[in-house]
Amino acid sequence: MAELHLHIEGTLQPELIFALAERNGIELPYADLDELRSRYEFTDLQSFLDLYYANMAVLRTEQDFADMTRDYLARASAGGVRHVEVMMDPQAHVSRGVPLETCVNGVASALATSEEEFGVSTLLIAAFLRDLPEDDALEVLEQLLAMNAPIAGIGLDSAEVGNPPSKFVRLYQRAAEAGLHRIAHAGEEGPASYITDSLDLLGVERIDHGIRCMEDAALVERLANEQVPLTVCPLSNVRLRAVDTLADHPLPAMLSAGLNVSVNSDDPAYFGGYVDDNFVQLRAVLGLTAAEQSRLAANSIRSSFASDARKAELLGEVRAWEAAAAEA
Ligand SMILES: Nc1ncnc2[nH]cnc12
Ligand SMILES: [Zn+2]
Repeated sequence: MAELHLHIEGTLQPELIFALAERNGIELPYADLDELRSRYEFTDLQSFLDLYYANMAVLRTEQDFADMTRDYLARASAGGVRHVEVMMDPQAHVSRGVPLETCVNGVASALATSEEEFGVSTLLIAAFLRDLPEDDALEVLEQLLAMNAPIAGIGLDSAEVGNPPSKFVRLYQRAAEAGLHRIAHAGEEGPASYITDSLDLLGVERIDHGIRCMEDAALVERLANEQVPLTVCPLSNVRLRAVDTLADHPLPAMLSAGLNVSVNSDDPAYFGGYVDDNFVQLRAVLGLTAAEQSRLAANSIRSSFASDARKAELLGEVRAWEAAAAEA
């Protein structure tokens, strides 16, 4: 399976936060792990983002970014992930004085050895913060291009409501000119119209989340016809109160509607689980079947930006897994 919706800064585990704070001589506003963990009760996207950005203060050196990334790759590999498209938020680091090279090179150095070390192929996606001005994003994108950063694409994340896709038309035009893949968060907390506008105004190839498409039947029909990939994150949606409980999650309805959905972890250190944990809970709570699980895995591979050869290899593994599940 491939993981297509993963924020590397959202893999920063409480233990690593304390270890990096110690290594970098940073005083944390929490006395211990329990106090930090007690903050992981979110009421909406913004309440999570506040803690997510605050905790990034411990990331200072290339080594810090590399250690965080290696920890994620090891854990994802153990959970069955074979290809990952990692988003990072460069503006969240540059704005607090960390050089762009430091964060990009740190993450990229760990990604570069991932296939050999963990059997996980990787791509890096620079995500831009939609609550900041478009010019800020454009400036960072130009810097990434000038330094020949190893990025395969761009994304759009952070506070969605009030920061519509129409704000970032020039950014996405520039990324298209530069030959980059384009994805965007849409329809997580924001309305279904943000999904339509991400497709039509930004030319995105994939939508992150997209669950609110279910409020617009015509949009569902379009997404099904065009097989637009939607990277759904069930545990994230529960933790950020986009849905009330996992039992209420629209994933089964999305599958029934013929949508091209995959299952992803988003920010696994904050939302109670990695992609395999999402599947465990989907099986337990929603009765997700082995056939549905292999369809979701195949969708994730087909919707990735991996090479055709790598996709063929990974789809072969899904078919082998299906055959073994059918025998069991
Ligand atoms: N789920 C999410 N939505 C928007 N921005 C994010 N940044 C990290 N996780 C995010
Ligand atoms: Zn996300």
